[in-house]
Amino acid sequence: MSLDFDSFVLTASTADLSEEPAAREHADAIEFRMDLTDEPLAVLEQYEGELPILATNRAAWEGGEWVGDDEERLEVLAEATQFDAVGAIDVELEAILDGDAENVLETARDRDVSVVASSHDFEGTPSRGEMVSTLTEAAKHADVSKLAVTAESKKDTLAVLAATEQVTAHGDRVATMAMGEVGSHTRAVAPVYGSKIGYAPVDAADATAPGQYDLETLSILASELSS
Ligand SMILES: O=C1C[C@@](O)(C(=O)O)C[C@@H](O)[C@@H]1O
Repeated sequence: MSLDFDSFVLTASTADLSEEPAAREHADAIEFRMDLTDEPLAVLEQYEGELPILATNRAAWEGGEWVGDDEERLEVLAEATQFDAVGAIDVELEAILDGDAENVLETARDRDVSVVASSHDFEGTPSRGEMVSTLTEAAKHADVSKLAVTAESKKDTLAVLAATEQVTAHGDRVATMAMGEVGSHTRAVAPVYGSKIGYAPVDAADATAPGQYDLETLSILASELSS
């Protein structure tokens, strides 16, 4: 199932693929957080859902929970691309720039699986110029460049939205959001400025990042604002 991100894709972000039927009503895809579950490849093999999957195997050094060797982490992510339901994978920009992701990127391209190159800032929000550079750099290596930052002020949220608009106007596909309470509204508003991916838990209690709306809420807000 392909995921091309030509228009906004709302993902139900989860470690539990059995949530797919509950997500179907509001989501366009599932973000499967492989790092948050045991035996993710076995789980993928048994997946019979309708929604395509964006597979993420987030490193501990990027805020995820994959414990163990990074080479193995990327290998497991590459193996996830063998399943038809996997339409996209998320690869950390840092791993790409370090040269560690060559195999997983090549495997994804061979199998026509889209790549999201992501980076996160859990401490704060860089300047608009720095965010534009990061997004532009990531776009050279992937179909979508994603940046999640932590907003501490409304000024920060405006900088994220401005960077989103600038890089989108330049012709790159981006996914952006400000984590944290102050940044919550950017999850609904960023798509207006071009952001192509939203992340939300089916149940608010299972959030995979700070400041996420639950899936139904983000679906309503994003579609009202973007229509
Ligand atoms: O990178 C992202 C974005 C995210 O961190 C968010 O802020 O919604 C949620 C993660 O599950 C996903 O992999």
